[in-house]
Amino acid sequence: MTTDDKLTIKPGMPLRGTTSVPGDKSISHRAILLGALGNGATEVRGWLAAGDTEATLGAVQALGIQIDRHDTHTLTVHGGTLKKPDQPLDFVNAGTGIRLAAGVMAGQPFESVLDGSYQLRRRPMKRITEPLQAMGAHIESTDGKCPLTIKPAVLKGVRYEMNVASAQVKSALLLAALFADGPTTVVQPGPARDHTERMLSSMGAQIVVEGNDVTLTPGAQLQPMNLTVPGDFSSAAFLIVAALIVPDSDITITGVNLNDTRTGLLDVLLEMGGNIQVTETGLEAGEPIGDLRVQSSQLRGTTVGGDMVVRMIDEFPVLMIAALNAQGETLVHDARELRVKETDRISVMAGELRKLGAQIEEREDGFRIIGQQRLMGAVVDGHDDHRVAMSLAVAGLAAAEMTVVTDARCAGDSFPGFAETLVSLGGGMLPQAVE
Ligand SMILES: O=C(O)C1=C[C@@H](OP(=O)(O)O)[C@@H](O)[C@H](O)C1
Ligand SMILES: C=C(OP(=O)(O)O)C(=O)O
Repeated sequence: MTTDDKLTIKPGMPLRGTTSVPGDKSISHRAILLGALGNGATEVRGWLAAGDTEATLGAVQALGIQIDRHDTHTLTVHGGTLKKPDQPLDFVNAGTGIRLAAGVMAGQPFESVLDGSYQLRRRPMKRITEPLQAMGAHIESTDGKCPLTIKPAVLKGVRYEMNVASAQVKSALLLAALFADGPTTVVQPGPARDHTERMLSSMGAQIVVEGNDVTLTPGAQLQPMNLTVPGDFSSAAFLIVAALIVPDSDITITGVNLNDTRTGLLDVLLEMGGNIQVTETGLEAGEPIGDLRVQSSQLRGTTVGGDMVVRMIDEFPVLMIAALNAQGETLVHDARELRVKETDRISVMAGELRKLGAQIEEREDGFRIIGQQRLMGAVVDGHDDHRVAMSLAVAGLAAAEMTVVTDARCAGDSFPGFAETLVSLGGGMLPQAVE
């Protein structure tokens, strides 16, 4: 491991000033995958150039789609007919990339193999293969894990009641539905992020949303998009919690996606007493965006469960840090999905935070934290999981001594420039360890 794999955090330095965050990861994956299906050139600005999204971009290029990179964040996707790839498509660590692509590949007239890293090979794929098979897809896998071999098949429209609230499952089915012989209705148990619906609708797809039911009727020719990707709320989340817990902080984050299906953490932090001012500034890529001013606050514990969970599914690792700094009890339930992300985020976070002296009660579907715990400094492991590495770094900002997060290069899977952004706000973060 080189020193680049480490983040060294000096605690207690207030965060002040104005910044933005990189483009939304979910929308950046979709801009490539959906752009590839459009009838012409999709123009994308503010694209997130990060580990996960670069993997999707590479896979779509391997399917014969021309993508012109004008600069790191600006590109043109020349949509059209997909071609049989010469080798397995490698989605590296990106669950979103592989699951959404599986929906597209199920409808193609050629065989493809979808694969990824050791981490992705551990994650459950039956949640997409079973409903896609119910549509008639021909998918082979071992024990419901990738690699997935997807063969040509005739797809039929179905009504599918999802048993897990997941935007990836919903999106895989809606994308396969584009190639089916009749309408498909996906019934969600809760309001999972709706970027696929918004983007397909902007491309002219026949898509109707009624409560938690989404129906896609195939047949419309998809038009190319022209979009600017808004800032990723899930990246802003680390800065928000950092500013709340480090005394004397006062930051503004501009141009953040405020889609209600993504901002559960905002509601929870406001409920916890966080001083956060939200100013909506308009629409970008069909999504509401705005600026967030965040000032240090004395937080109070809270309870999170039910429909709130899917609205903040990627933010629980950093919620743990807020909870450790809050007065009283924070209780999270209905969040067992955290156990099948890049890592088991309940157990990995609890284990690493214990190294910092934290007391956390792990529960099968969540956790319980009694707050206002002053953490000490320690060497902790990011476990090659970007949300874990960045959450541990935020914990270090409010600890009593220096913290080193190892295996932290993965921050670049979703938030390239994370350390530099914190440094630009005055946070005590060095991108490299002091040896
Ligand atoms: O559709 C998406 O872009 C995502 C959906 C979520 O996964 P699930 O669908 O598994 O909840 C989330 O955790 C992931 O980071 C991005
Ligand atoms: C779980 C995540 O992403 P994915 O499922 O795309 O790997 C995440 O970004 O936290």
